[in-house]
Amino acid sequence: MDNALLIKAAIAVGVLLLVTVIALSLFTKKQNKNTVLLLGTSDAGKTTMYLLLKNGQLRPTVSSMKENEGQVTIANKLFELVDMPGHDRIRFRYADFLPVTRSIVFVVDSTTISRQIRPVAEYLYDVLAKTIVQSQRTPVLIACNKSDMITALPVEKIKVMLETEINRLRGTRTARVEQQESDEQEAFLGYEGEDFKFDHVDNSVEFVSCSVENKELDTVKDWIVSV
Ligand SMILES: Nc1nc2c(ncn2[C@@H]2O[C@H](COP(=O)(O)OP(=O)(O)OP(=O)(O)O)[C@@H](O)[C@H]2O)c(=O)[nH]1
Ligand SMILES: [Mg+2]
Repeated sequence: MDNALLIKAAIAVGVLLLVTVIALSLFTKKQNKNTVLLLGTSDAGKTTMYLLLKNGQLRPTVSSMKENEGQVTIANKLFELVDMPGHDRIRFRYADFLPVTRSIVFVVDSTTISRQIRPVAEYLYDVLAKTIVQSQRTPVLIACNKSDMITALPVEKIKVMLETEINRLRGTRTARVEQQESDEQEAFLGYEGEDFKFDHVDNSVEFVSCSVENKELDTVKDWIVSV
């Protein structure tokens, strides 16, 4: 065998080893990150959802002042579930969990979203614009809850409303960041010069409807195990 051939073979083996190491490290990283964050404004139904996923039962709740953390098994897979209070003075603490977060379920009350669009969009904006959420490509599910109520808006409508509101917020937030040189790690959302669309962000953002009250959570469970 001549030298040239030997060198080519050595390079091929080297490349193969490198690819294997990278693939393995990515795989283990994904395995280690098994925290699912339940976020959303107050009264969306996060704690009720948390308790249903954890115990399979519906329980009365009061507005949370502290996060709930526990293990849940969905489709034979174990997840660390964290239910963050929606209270606006506590909810920012969700950022502490982002390094170990596998996915985010952002719960929305489909019956009050018209009235609540500003605070809901602000919170969602905050989550999506976090540089760590973007760099880790954390998948986000918008769970449009309380679909059992006749006043619940359809998912497509909620999606458009949120896009429109985030688009509006983006203008003012960009101006604010430029003025204050904010130390918050915030990335620009979507494409500059184009109206905001969820399709424009790098991580996947999906929408489903669900009803914790009716124990209709398959859309949420399926998503959690699929990402
Ligand atoms: N109709 C209906 N009511 C629901 C549903 N899910 C939750 N609720 C009710 O919504 C209210 C608020 O639920 P919680 O789970 O406490 O809300 P939360 O998101 O944890 O609120 P905070 O802890 O304040 O952030 C409760 O009265 C629940 O019974 C649902 O699917 N349908
Ligand atoms: Mg709660």
